Amino acid sequence: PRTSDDYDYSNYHTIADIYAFQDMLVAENPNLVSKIVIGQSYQGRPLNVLKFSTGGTNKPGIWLDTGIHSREWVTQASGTWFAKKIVTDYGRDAALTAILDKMDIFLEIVTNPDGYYYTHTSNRMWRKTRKPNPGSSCIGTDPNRNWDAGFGGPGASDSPCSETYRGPKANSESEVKSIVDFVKSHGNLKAFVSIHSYSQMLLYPYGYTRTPCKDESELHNLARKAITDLASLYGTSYRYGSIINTIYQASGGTIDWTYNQGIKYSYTFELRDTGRYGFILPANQILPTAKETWLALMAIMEHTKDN
Ligand SMILES: O=C(NO)N[C@@H](Cc1ccccc1)C(=O)O
Ligand SMILES: [Zn+2]
Repeated sequence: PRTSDDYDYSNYHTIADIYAFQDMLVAENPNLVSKIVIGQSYQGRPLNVLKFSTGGTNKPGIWLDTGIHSREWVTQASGTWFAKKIVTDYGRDAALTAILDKMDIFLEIVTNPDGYYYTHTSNRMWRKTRKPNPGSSCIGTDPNRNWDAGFGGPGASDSPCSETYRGPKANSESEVKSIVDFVKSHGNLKAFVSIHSYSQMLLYPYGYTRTPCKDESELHNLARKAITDLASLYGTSYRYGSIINTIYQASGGTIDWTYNQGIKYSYTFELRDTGRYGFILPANQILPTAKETWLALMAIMEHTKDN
């Protein structure tokens, strides 16, 4: 595609296509979009983050990531659509314009590039990173168990051959450590949303403990509002609640760490579907999924802006 207008948002794309899209979007919107490389993957691929900003210095920020689990293809596809939606709506939609006038948005679309490349070339069902594990023939660490939040506790595996292998130590994966370093250096993130598929859930901390997080009631009420907005488009129904109560116990998870860093509005989405297609969601559901999810994200971003 010559421009981001004729990029095919209703299909799944290679990592090369998505990286080219990112550069196109920056080139077309130099006053709103920039690309930050926060690090590189194990195999040396750049970890690209799109920054959407109307200027200023160190404004409060909102972080969105998709594709940390590489096989969850509807999330990277939705992230690509979110990027285009932001540049399209700024200056046209009052709510989005108000958000960007006050806050910056950071969007990492291909959060696990080595894994994503591997799902295209070798194994469509690959989830983890692609870093080898010394002493094992099994490759990769689960990037949603590698964070320093209840690390190594129940809800992760210490076997390199497990899909939920936590890694040799917290932040052992560069794909995780790069975000940790970005969060710490930015220091002013107010919301952190990590997007997965599938199950149709909106989850908040904690996954590693049954102890309710201190903001549980606010996060629960905001989740209810977000999934109500989501359902208003096509009637898609979501469950919501804390990770441990709603899905299962999981240690070393992304948003447990970001919440403990003080980022109150920390959420994980599990997008469509509920298991009929699972990770292999037909491409004709990309746009409906992206559009309904955007309504929930807008609810979270608006609440963040106003609180
Ligand atoms: O893989 C998926 N979803 O895609 N399931 C998530 C569930 C989850 C969500 C948030 C925190 C911890 C755990 C997982 O990593 O097991
Ligand atoms: Zn996942």
